[in-house]
Amino acid sequence: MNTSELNQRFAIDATVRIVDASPNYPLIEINNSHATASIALHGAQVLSYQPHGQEPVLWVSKDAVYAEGKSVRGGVPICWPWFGAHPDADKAPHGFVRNCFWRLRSIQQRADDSTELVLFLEDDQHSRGLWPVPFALELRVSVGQSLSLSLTMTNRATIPQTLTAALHSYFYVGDIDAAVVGGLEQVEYLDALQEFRRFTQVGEIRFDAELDRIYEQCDADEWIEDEALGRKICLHKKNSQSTVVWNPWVDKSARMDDFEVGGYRRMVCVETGNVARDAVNLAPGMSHTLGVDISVENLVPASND
Ligand SMILES: O=P(O)(O)OC[C@H]1O[C@@H](O)[C@H](O)[C@@H](O)[C@@H]1O
Repeated sequence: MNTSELNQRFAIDATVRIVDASPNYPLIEINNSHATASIALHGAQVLSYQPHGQEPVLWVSKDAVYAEGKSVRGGVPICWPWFGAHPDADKAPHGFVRNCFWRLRSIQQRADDSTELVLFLEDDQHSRGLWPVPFALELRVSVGQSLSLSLTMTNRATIPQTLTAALHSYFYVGDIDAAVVGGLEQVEYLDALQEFRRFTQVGEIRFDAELDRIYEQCDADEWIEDEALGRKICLHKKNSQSTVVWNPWVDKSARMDDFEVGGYRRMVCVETGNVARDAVNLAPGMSHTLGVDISVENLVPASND
């Protein structure tokens, strides 16, 4: 469907409209009484969420590419059915569903004026060439006082499947030097920069160099405290046992064509997932839902007394 057909079917008065971010690249734009948001059909990728009166919650690179087959650098790409590198070197990292167009099932206004949309993807000839497994995926997005994402995966094959997945969220921060990730204290992690050796997190996470870690067996709430913007981004995970924390810092970001110069100072990825030891085993016909609620709280300024 092109944008005019999508608008005829799904637009809602002043609240929801569909535009093209680039030719034939539909973007659903939402503006309700809580927030603005945008979601691309490509990859079912949430690209922005901004509660009224707040700075953007998600980061998107100014050099991001909006074209079929490449995930936008920023927002919330969906990594599925594998996270990270695939053992077959010719298979793209982070799976293939972030690199193709999904379809829109519904958009609805809720009684509390939040907006809920459902996107879906099923196996087809193209996907079976990349991964020969029948599946159904559904992403439910709710834009309200919080941003809520639920990814339901269904195994339509006749044999069990082992799946790894992540909602690869890029968060916007005022200044990485003053940003701290909390909620992962005492959790074991695999350090991707040290041959995936296992360590235990001591204290909160601060950033002064490249950092790339898979935290395992952690399902508690997490947060990003951002002193520069005077706010805290709160993450409430659902059915997620792993969290990936990533900042590419100077050299790695410079090697990525779509990563704006200096952008690493304004972002941090805290990715809700089930990765490594936390892979999900799905029996034939079974479904699993991975989700996260993202909300923002203002920090109380320290008093001078
Ligand atoms: O460039 P990509 O494929 O989007 O991946 C970005 C990053 O994604 C993170 O989740 C990984 O931990 C990093 O190792 C990786 O570099």
